[in-house]
Amino acid sequence: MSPDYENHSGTRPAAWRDDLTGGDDSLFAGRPEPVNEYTGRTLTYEVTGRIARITFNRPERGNAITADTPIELAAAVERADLDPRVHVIVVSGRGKGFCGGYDLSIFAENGFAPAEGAQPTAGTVLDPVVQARNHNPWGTWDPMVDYAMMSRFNRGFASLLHANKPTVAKVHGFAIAGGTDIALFADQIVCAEDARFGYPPTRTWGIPAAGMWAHRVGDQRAKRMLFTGDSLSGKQAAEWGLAIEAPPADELDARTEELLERISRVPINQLVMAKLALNSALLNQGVLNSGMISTVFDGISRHTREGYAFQLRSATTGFREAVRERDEPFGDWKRAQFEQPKD
Ligand SMILES: C/C=C/C(=O)SCCNC(=O)CCNC(=O)[C@H](O)C(C)(C)COP(=O)(O)OP(=O)(O)OC[C@H]1O[C@@H](n2cnc3c(N)ncnc32)[C@H](O)[C@@H]1OP(=O)(O)O
Repeated sequence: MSPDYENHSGTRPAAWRDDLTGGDDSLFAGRPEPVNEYTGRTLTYEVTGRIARITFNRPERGNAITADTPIELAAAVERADLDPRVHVIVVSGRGKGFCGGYDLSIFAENGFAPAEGAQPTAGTVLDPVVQARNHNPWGTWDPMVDYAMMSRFNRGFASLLHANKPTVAKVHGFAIAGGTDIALFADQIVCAEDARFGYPPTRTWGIPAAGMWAHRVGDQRAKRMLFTGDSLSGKQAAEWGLAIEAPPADELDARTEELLERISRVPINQLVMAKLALNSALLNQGVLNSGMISTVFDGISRHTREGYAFQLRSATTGFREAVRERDEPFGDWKRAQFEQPKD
């Protein structure tokens, strides 16, 4: 009998389940039913053919990250991972760019730093998600609360790495700060040549999921980025190996589709095994350990003098002014530094 490739790459005959379960379907309980599309608070989800498409959907805020983002991203990735039709998952952003990082307007408007004169509540550890949802992210002035919050965010973003199926980030416009945390957890980044990647918050506070930076571009280049907060153009990102390719912006959609289509021709079992084999190399390099340390420092960095000053500035003048003050001394802050003329 010739092998049934369709069954290996898609739906399986009922007999397959019966062999394993003796017909007891409850063993598969909890597996979400495949859906074709839905709209969340921060993203949309759509399956077309063998491709699951997750699209950040807060264009008016540069797709900036809220407390819902990691939860919704992880849920969408899991849904795609468990959908037998899907071979590959692509994440992108609507509007001007991929993602501008954590939503500074929420923190500015709701007081990321403690209000002046407020006292820490010793020993109170609030659920970080509840804090973020209530827009009361500081709760108690405790770096470990911030660590717990950041590690929850990063675990959500790392769903792109941990998914069994290949994940692709399509980056146009900008992937800044937390936006790079998301993109770098994808197995492949395809970006527009004029896209911009960077982690400017390291100039005052905030530490990225650094393990993925070191893995993608090597420690020396990663340090170059994080010591300065400078940003890379998409073209440079591809030259450094951060992105797999960087076509002109008007070809980004077509080139990404071509890659997705080629990946999705491969049987799902092959894709999963290839990814797990390569992930094991990556995990042996310790990317998750450095991710963990990064989130500890990220929590602490909010409590340094400079971290506190940025947040206070943000809360008093609005985040745009705080960002401008942070970035202006480093040159034309709306351009990738590697493309700026040398003095
Ligand atoms: C550990 C910490 C991690 C973090 O992630 S902290 C957050 C760090 N992020 C930043 O510092 C980025 C701040 N934003 C910018 O520098 C710029 O924006 C961009 C370079 C991302 C994009 O510049 P451009 O292409 O000129 O677009 P635009 O018109 O500035 O952005 C579109 C709209 O998106 C809003 N936006 C962008 N990023 C954020 C953000 N992080 N939080 C809240 N809103 C954001 C903008 O303000 C604007 O909206 P409007 O037209 O109403 O001003």
